[in-house]
Amino acid sequence: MSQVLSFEEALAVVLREAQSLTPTQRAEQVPLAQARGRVLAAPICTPRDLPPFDRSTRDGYALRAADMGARLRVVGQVRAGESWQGPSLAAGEAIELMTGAPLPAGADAVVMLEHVHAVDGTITLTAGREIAAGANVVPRGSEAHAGDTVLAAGEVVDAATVALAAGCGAATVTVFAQPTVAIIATGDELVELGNAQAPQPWEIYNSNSYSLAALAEAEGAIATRLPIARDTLADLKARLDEAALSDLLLMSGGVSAGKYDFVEDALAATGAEFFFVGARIQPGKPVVFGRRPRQHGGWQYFFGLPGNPVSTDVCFRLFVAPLLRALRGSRELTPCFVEATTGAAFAGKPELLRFLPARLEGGVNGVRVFPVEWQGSGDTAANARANCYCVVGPTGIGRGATARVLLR
Ligand SMILES: Nc1nc2c(c(=O)[nH]1)N[C@H]1C(S)=C(S)[C@@H](COP(=O)(O)OP(=O)(O)OC[C@H]3O[C@@H](n4cnc5c(N)ncnc54)[C@H](O)[C@@H]3O)O[C@H]1N2
Ligand code: MOO
Repeated sequence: MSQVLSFEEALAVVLREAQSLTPTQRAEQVPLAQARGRVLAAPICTPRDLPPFDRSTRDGYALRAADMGARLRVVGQVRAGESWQGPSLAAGEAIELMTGAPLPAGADAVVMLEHVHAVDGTITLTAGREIAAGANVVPRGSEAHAGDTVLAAGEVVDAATVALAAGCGAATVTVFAQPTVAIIATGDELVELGNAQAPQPWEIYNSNSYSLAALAEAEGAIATRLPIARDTLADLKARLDEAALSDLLLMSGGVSAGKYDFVEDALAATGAEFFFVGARIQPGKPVVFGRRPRQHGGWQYFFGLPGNPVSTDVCFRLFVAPLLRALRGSRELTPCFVEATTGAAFAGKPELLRFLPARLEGGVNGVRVFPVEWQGSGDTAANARANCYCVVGPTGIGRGATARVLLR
């Protein structure tokens, strides 16, 4: 099957392939401090209860809530990092304690120091205040019990998961190896950055290799930018050979209908199977997805991304990112869309689902999405002014309507 699909059909094909993948079965141990952005290959269990003791959440006094109507005698103090060594708290007693300190035996609540009158080693509750058993205390094991799995395999490590892993004492974690991505930009008009010679007026800097590497790295991959392939079958084949060992191959340019668009031919010559050769989207209509056999068995997935830089960007986010997430072992594959109210109208195009560069603006009282003026899918300046893509059907969207937005 190789055809032009709707967006939904094309995404379903990518997700089908992604879900059929076993992530790079390679796993490795890394120090927790280097794990951000990696995907857990093994679950993390907590070896002890969280919290490991009944923890005070306030600076104040530990007491028995039932006693609080009376004046209480302060019989000691506990700081965070200490544990009360005296006898169990008796009726009419209180113990001064700090945030993070363990609740002394016999106490069942903590009152904030701002909520008492402290006089001559005694405290009374401020008029109008009440205190219930359990107040300002997080009971031992209420967040997790010893032996519980607190983070499952497939979880992407972010700052919050780093905090949890560290809280469980995990100095190292087991993560999937990062997928490798080879990037080949094609086109006779392209020049590489950093050349001593200024480009001719009709030449274009190769920006797609750089944006694709940035996108792939943001998805946790190791990206390699191969040299530009010129618009000949021979050059393309040479580059394809260089890319053979990577987990994923990304090509940009050379996939539309032009006389020198040889990417599909070059891929076909390496035994490629095409899942689709276009999607009814704009930008990005000529996008290609398939796989080709590896020399020693198995397949290498590839995308042929349209050369226009905004098309490259959109197609990466819609189709490449889900596959890359599967390769890196993540369980959350699908692109994230949110809903927002349009601040202005967006124009549609017959038979196409558009992903138009847009700005999401707003705050706690709601967000609105505005179109970014652009000169079409080659307009990197407009794309850089955008912070999302607004999804626009063939008939367009009026102002004040609800639209779907692809976050980036
Ligand atoms: N007759 C038709 N013409 C075009 C069609 C079509 O269906 N029929 N589709 C158009 C659409 S949509 C797109 S998108 C482009 C895609 O074309 P290609 O993927 O073949 O890309 P190129 O022709 O090689 O380049 C298009 C454009 O992008 C610039 N480019 C290419 N590579 C890079 C790069 N690495 N960095 C920066 N800019 C790049 C290139 O110079 C061109 O301006 O085809 C339409 N045409
Ligand atoms: O992907 Mo093309 O216009 O849709 O640039």
